[in-house]
Amino acid sequence: MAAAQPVFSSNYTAEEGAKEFTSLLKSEGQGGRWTLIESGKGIERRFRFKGFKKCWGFMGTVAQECIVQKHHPEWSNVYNTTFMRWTTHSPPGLSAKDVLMARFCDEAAATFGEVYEEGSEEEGGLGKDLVDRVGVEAGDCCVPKEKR
Ligand SMILES: C[C@H](O)[C@H](O)[C@H]1CNC2=NC(N)=NC(=O)C2=N1
Repeated sequence: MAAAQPVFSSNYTAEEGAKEFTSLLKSEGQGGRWTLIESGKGIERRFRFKGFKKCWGFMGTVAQECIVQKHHPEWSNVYNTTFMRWTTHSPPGLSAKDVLMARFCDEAAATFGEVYEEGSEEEGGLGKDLVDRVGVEAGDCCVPKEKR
């Protein structure tokens, strides 16, 4: 079950969040395609394309913007599908960058010919499993590096 309430990063106010972020959510019935994760601290969705080439093209475009924004997704890829989660690790919660990147992804996906089926994202499938695992097993991102 998704959380009832979003949890915003301490550098992002609930008022800003309500305005810019609510329209991203599928649950709002305004054409948004993202789902709030259980903790309320992130949003996730699946993107599907005609084949690997389109999917990887999309991921490359997103990666370039990540470098610009200094903000990374938790994501996985299997063939024509990427499962993506936006959350801010530090300070934890949903931030303006998550909202900005989620919108960027929605728009970029359209230019790569996203194949979207209404109601097909109820279960995240393998992609979600993989993201859940890297989230837990990686964990060295966004942690200030110790000087050696
Ligand atoms: C120093 C650098 O800006 C930080 O480590 C950034 C990088 N990208 C990030 N990405 C995400 N998703 N969360 C963060 O807290 C974060 N922190």
